[in-house]
Amino acid sequence: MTQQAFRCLASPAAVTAPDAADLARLAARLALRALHDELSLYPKPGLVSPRDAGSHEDMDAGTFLRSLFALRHYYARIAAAGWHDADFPVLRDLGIAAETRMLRATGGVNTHRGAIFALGLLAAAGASLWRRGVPPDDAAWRAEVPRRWGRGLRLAGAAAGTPSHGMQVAMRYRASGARGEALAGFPAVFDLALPALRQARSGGADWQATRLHAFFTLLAEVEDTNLLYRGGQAGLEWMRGEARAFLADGSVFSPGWFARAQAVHRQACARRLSPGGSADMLAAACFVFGWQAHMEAA
Ligand SMILES: CC(C)(COP(=O)(O)OP(=O)(O)OC[C@H]1O[C@@H](n2cnc3c(N)ncnc32)[C@H](O[C@H]2O[C@H](COP(=O)(O)OP(=O)(O)OP(=O)(O)O)[C@@H](O)[C@H]2O)[C@@H]1O)[C@@H](O)C(=O)NCCC(=O)NCCS
Ligand SMILES: Nc1ncnc2[nH]cnc12
Repeated sequence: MTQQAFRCLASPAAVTAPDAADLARLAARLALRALHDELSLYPKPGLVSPRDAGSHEDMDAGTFLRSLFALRHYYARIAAAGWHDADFPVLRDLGIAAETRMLRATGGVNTHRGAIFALGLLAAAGASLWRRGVPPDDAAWRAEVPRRWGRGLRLAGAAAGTPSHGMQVAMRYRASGARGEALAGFPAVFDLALPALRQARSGGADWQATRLHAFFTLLAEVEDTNLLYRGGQAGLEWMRGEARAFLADGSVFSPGWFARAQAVHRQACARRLSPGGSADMLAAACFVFGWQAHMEAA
């Protein structure tokens, strides 16, 4: 989208309900597409895809599709809240309600908690930028979540009741997990996955290879609390080592990449490892990538 179009959207006359509704619908469509881009990618080490259930016994691609369907209104709502400059408790309550709908749709299985959190915050931030006429480039977007909702995120801290897997891992390994990622302005999205998506795209890779390159780039670096919870530090380091070796061997730009990625997937399944946090970061990067491409084309 051109600077001129942004200035027009930023003018008081342009800040009308139909614009907010259009943006909310767009955010929801792009978020669901991004979640589908993540789910449909194969091979992803240890993760669920339409081909198999990876390291999981309690869910498959059908579970994820039901979860996706249950989240269809959530991303529109949280984008609209971001447009209207909602405070952190409003976003948090929308996220908690979405978690409840997800768990109802999946029979109690946690498919998308991390994605509800990360893509929800990014959708709210993108909508806020749009309303103010700020082009949604990486620098503006990554600054928006900590700037607007950082205090709420820091104060949200630990909830009462049984500590989540993320909290258990935070205590044991000092890993900052999903909340730390948001507070730092999503470095996994903006420093790792997005540059990798762009590199693969400009190198002529198709969409499957592009996502796979971005996913292994994430696996090589992200401190994924799901890997720590199931596999400890050794599990996290094993996954990072495999991903780094895959990238050093030429990633998707050298022949045989599919078989090499599939071999890592099979080994991750044998170890029962599942990098769910990295999967969420891939979906978040696909979401930003899709949004920016949409704005470029508009
Ligand atoms: C802030 C919350 C997201 C709470 O997070 P908390 O730190 O308490 O930890 P978890 O409840 O464990 O959830 C965090 C999920 O975030 C993903 N994640 C992990 N590492 C990272 C990372 N480095 N960066 C970003 N994101 C990360 C990950 O999500 C995926 O895993 C989920 C499955 O997890 P789990 O059930 O533990 O795994 P299983 O394999 O099923 O368990 P076992 O079989 O091993 O027993 C899956 O959903 C993926 O999405 C982490 O799990 C949050 O809960 C919160 O505050 N929510 C409020 C509402 C909200 O979202 N608001 C929106 C805007 S404010
Ligand atoms: N495809 C996937 N498989 C398992 N856990 C996940 N968490 C997010 N996406 C996932």
